[in-house]
Amino acid sequence: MSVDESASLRRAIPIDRIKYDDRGLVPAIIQDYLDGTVLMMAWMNSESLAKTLDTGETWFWSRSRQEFWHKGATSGHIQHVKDIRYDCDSDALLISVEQVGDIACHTGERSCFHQIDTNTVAPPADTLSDLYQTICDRRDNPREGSYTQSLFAGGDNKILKKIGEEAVEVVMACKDDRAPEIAGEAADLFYHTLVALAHHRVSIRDVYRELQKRRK
Ligand SMILES: N=c1c2ncn([C@@H]3O[C@H](COP(=O)(O)OP(=O)(O)OP(=O)(O)O)[C@@H](O)[C@H]3O)c2ncn1[C@@H]1O[C@H](COP(=O)(O)O)[C@@H](O)[C@H]1O
Repeated sequence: MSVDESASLRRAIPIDRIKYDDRGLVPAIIQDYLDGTVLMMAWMNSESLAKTLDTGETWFWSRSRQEFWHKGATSGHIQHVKDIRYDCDSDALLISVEQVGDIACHTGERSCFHQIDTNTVAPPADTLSDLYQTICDRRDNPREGSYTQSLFAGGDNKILKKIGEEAVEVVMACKDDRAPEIAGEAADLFYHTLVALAHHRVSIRDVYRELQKRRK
């Protein structure tokens, strides 16, 4: 990480303002910077937070081993810090990272969080990422009666025709300034665009990455 980037992280988080508990620790929630998936939670003390700010990689404090823990040092799954925030009473941190290898949990999963009823580790992601996953699943495991599956079966001819139609419907709804219809037509356009991405094996994360690059 460059000196400028480190300085900017340090500006974002006034280290002496953070409130540590009686063990000198503060919880840090680690989130994927592209789709907001909550990857893990771990503890930091003031020194590990300082190391995180200096290196741009996450450093925690291991309560069981009573030592610093540089995430990914042994596995290679380093977390590069993109953004760091603290909550309104300064006793919790929210850190957005780019996770190398997309594995945050020591069990080899993307996220450490399990769903209560199914015990699956499929992490909650944002609505578009979630829909994209469902669409890819229909592509890879075709299902009777699935509209998505019928689009894949029709290939580019069918998918691209629908994108054209939905785009025109967005335009018409906007021209008429009909707010609920604009939302509905935009949802149709997003959905069909996701089908095109899945058909061409372009990940929605690549689209998010592109948008992130353009942020000013
Ligand atoms: N989000 C969507 C979604 N948005 C829009 N559409 C479909 O896109 C079509 C929109 O086309 P039009 O507006 O032209 O309406 P239409 O005249 O009925 O369309 P056509 O039959 O002429 O193609 C409709 O058939 C909608 O049902 C969607 N179909 C499915 N999903 C999601 O995709 C996932 C998989 O769905 P299945 O493939 O049905 O299992 C599920 O999570 C669904 O919620």
